[in-house]
Amino acid sequence: MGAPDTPQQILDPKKRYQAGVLKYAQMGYWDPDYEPRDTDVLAVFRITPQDGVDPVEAAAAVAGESSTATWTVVWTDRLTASDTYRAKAYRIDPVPGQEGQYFCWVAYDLDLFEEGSIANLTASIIGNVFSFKPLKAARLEDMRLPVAYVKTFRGPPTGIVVERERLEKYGRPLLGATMKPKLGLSGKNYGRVVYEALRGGLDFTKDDENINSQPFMHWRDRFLYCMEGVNQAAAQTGEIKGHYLNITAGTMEEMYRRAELARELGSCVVMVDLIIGWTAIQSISNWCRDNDMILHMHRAGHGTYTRQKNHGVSFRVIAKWLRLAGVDHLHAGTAVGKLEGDPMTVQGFYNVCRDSVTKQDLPRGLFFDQDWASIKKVMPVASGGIHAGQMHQLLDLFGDDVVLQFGGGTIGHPMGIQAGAQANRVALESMVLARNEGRDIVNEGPQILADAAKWCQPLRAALDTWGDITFNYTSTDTSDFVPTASVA
Ligand SMILES: O=C(COP(=O)(O)O)[C@H](O)[C@H](O)COP(=O)(O)O
Ligand SMILES: [Mg+2]
Repeated sequence: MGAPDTPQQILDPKKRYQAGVLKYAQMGYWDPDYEPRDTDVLAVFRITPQDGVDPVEAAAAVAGESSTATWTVVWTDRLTASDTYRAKAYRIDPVPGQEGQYFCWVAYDLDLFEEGSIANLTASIIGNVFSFKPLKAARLEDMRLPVAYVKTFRGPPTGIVVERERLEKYGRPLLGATMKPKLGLSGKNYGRVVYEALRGGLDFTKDDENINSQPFMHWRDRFLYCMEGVNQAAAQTGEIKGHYLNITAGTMEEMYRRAELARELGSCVVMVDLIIGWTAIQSISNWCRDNDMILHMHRAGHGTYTRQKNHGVSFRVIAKWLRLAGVDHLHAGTAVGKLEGDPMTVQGFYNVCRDSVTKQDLPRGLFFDQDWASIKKVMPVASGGIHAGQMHQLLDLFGDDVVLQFGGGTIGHPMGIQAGAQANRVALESMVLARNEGRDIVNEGPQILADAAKWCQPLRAALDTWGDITFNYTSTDTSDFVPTASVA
């Protein structure tokens, strides 16, 4: 599509390489006849051209500025295989129901990217185009990474199957809790919260995104007291337990130092925040692979660029990059909790984490088939404002391969932290049993929980305290292809 006077690629070399300024489409960055090859990297951008800018020319500009182009003709193109290296915008569609917005598809030759480097991939794909003046806004909606490229990454160091084997936990979601308050506890008190939550029945506890090494609790204290809590709870329950020790720090050297102590103390898992950056993530992933450590990724900061639909990068793309970069756990949303997340959009993120081959699924925001080439699977983490009363919804939405994390929903329990953990464990096990017996947990869920609570006072108290708490706001990052209600 495009205006009838959309400029075409200039094929005569004399005209094409004459000094001066040409349209990006004239330079060859728009090719509606291009048929993407299996080895191409593909991207879909949502673009909002400035008023009066032809959408095709805008798409060509995105292809140009994310591959080889600059604003003017350069004769040095002729020293390269420029016809190959030039990315091609090959399709453009209006976004349903959003005037002035277009989806544009761009194909990139594999040779444009260094193997095994998310830093390099992102420097091209999101390097310049998001501040490009002819566009009011741009969002990277999805990518198809060819198998040839996927194979250059090592992926998750552990993966879902091996994680379950190490933990000896099968057939149900795992349960976790983020420590609260996030900041301020001393090491000893913090370790007590860890112990109580694990002793009460959780599989994991977790540092929060912003706890590193502050004056009230230096990192070594945190590690020592947390592992004391983990070991004590494991010994008393006979279950394998873990605490995600957040090793996020100011330098890579310091992160390695913290990771080494976590390993020496016998932790099975370490944690980093997304804000450490792609190169640091890939490095620590290699360390985890060498040290048999599960790598938990908290997506801290992502909302600054993933949430708004007209500008930024969709979280489904971030999830794809993180699976390649190599994380084992990834916060991927709850749909029912306190934080942003349209249910179908969130399910799309989960598919990216757990599929062997992700199928195109427009209602879930997935534009492409994606073959993961046997790269390991990432365990998604549902965390943020969830409680035991939502167990049926969580199990129905996400299935078994997920960590359900109740921070406030464990630690804020009126009968104490162990009781909070017990409530979650009993709610989970009753719901899994009911599902396995063939019951309709979506509709019967509240009754299943109420029945279980007859024999479990902590669950009764959890339902009484939080049963009616919902965060029923309209989602921002919703499907463009179906209207979806948010789940309360
Ligand atoms: O501290 C919490 C949740 O605490 P609580 O369980 O008390 O609400 C986490 O930082 C959020 O999971 C982040 O969000 P997301 O998982 O969406 O990245
Ligand atoms: Mg947090």
